[in-house]
Amino acid sequence: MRTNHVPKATLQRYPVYLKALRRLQKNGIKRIMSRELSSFVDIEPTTIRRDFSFLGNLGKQGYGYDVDRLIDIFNQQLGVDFDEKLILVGAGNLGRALLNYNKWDHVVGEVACAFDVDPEKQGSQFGVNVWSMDDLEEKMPKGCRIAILTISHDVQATVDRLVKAGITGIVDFTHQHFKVPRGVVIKSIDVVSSIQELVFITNSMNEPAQRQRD
Ligand SMILES: NC(=O)c1ccc[n+]([C@@H]2O[C@H](COP(=O)([O-])OP(=O)(O)OC[C@H]3O[C@@H](n4cnc5c(N)ncnc54)[C@H](O)[C@@H]3O)[C@@H](O)[C@H]2O)c1
Repeated sequence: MRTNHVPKATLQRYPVYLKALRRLQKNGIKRIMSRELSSFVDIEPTTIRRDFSFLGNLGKQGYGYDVDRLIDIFNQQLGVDFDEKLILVGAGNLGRALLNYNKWDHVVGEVACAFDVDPEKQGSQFGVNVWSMDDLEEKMPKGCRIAILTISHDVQATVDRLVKAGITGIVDFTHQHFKVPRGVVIKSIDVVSSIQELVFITNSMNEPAQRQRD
């Protein structure tokens, strides 16, 4: 596919189709008509057919689209790896909430297993194995690159160990400052700073009205 010939709006819809197709595949659906897919993605069947036509001659009249084949093509064209095996470190309140959610498998992979220092947290949590930190290097899935960090203690030492074990991307929930070597990327998620940001934006939006009242 030469993406420079595909309309931008079509390119933006491809991940939407892919997500729906992955779900259908998980439910054992082998083929689908554009009008059936339409009800999953809320996009007109004619638009779907036109969008898919950029990928080649994929559908057959009266048969529809082969779900596995479409997914393969989307995977190739979009360069997305849906089999990314993530790990989660720290199966406390926040960590368990994320394990319970574990629905990233339709889009970015899944949490393959988790780790915690506390024996009480180890075992199966929402269908995901939580191992002792002692077993980190042994139990980490092969080729695992991304860790979700929801721990409360020894953050720097834990990060150092994760990096040594091959982690190159960290989704960090800890609020704590830590360092990583070049080539390792941190994506921090912090509800507190999001709220602060919202308060700031909301205040500045209301400022003229406030001034008028003063
Ligand atoms: N980003 C946010 O918006 C946000 C919101 C709430 C909490 N937090 C932070 O997330 C973290 C987890 O919060 P929580 O409420 O789930 O805490 P929690 O105490 O319930 O859970 C922490 C878990 O991590 C484990 N743990 C601690 N240190 C560890 C280590 N070095 N290695 C492995 N396991 C370890 C503990 O045994 C525990 O099970 C904290 O750092 C908290 O400050 C962030």
